[in-house]
Amino acid sequence: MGCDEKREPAGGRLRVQDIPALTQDHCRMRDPAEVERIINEFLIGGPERMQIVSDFDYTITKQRTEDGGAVPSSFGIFNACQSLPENFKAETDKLYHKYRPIEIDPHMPIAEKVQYMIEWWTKSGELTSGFPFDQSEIDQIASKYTHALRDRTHEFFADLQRLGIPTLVFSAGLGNSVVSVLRQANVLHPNVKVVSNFLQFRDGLLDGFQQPMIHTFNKNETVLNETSEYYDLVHTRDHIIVMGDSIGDADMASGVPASSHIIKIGFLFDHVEANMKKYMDTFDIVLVDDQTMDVPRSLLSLIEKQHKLNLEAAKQSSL
Ligand SMILES: C[n+]1cn([C@@H]2O[C@H](COP(=O)(O)OP(=O)(O)O)[C@@H](O)[C@H]2O)c2nc(N)[nH]c(=O)c21
Ligand SMILES: [Mg+2]
Repeated sequence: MGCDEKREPAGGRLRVQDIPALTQDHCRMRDPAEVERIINEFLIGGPERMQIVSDFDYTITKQRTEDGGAVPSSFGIFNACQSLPENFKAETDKLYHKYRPIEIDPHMPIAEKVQYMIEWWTKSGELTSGFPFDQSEIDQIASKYTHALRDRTHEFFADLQRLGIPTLVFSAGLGNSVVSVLRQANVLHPNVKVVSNFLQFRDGLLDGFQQPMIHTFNKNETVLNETSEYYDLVHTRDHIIVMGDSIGDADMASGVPASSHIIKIGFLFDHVEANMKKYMDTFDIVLVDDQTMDVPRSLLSLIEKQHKLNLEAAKQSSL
C-alpha cells in the first residue's frame, strides 16, 4: 500500500466525501479509505485498465419494481414458456426444493456443495431435453421485462460502450433469457459478453445446456477458457468493478491476478438488518434498496472526467 498512497491523479487526489453518490445514506462502506484509495487508482489507470463483472438476476434487473410486479429470474422466464412439457414445471420445482436449501446452507463446506450443484444443473439439463422449442418464446416473455432493468441501465451500458470498457455479465441461470432481455433493452453492445448456460439443440430438439456448466460456485473468471479472446482481454485489465446482489457474486472476479484493484458493489434488499453484517464484510460498497445504476455510473463518470483532463494535458504539453 505504501507506494500506492503517494500516487495521485493529475489534478489531485479525490476524497470519498467529495463524491455525492457515495455519501448518500443508503450507501454504506466498511472501509471508506480503502474505497478512496482504489478509486484514485482507477482514475490514474483510466478506462483502458477497467473491466466490469456483473451478475444478471436482481443486479441488472431490479430487486423491487415501482408497481410491485415480480421480476422473473432467467430460469423463471424459460419456465413461463407455453410449449414446455406438462411435467416440466413440477419436476424442476422438485429439484429446486431439494437443492436450493443445500445451495444456501450456511454450514455445508463449498467443496461438498459443488457436487450437489453439478447434480442439480445436470438434472435440470436432462429435463430440458427431448422436445422442440423456439427461442421466440423466450423473446416474447423477455420483452415484457425490459422495463425491469435498474433505472439508468441504458445510460450505464452506453457509458461502458463509449469508454470501451469490457463488461462481463455472469449468470448461473439461463443465458438465452439473459441475452434476450439485454438485446431487447438495447444494451447488448459489442463490449458486453454474457457467460451463462445456453440451450443446446440436437436434431431439432432441445438437448440440455451447452458446456461449460456455470453453477453458483464456478460463476467466476476461472471458468473463462484460457484460449478465449475474452480471457486475454480481461487479464490485461486489472481495475475491476464487481456488481452483485448475492454474497457469492463478490467472488466473480476470482481468477484475475492478485495485484488487481477491485471494488465490489453489493445491492442489498432482502432482510436488510439480518444480512447487513455479511454484506458489509463481503462488499466494499453496500447499496440498500437502491434500484438504480447511479453509483457505478458515478464511478465511471469520475474516470471519464479524469481521462479527458489527462488527454487535454497531453495535448497541451505536445504543443
Ligand atoms: C439449476 N437451477 C439453478 N437454479 C437457481 O438459479 C440461480 C441462478 O444463479 P445466478 O446466476 O447466480 O442468479 P441469481 O442472481 O438469481 O443468484 C441459482 O442460484 C439457483 O438457485 C434454478 N432455478 C430454476 N428455476 N430452475 C433450475 O433448473 C435452476
Ligand atoms: Mg443475482
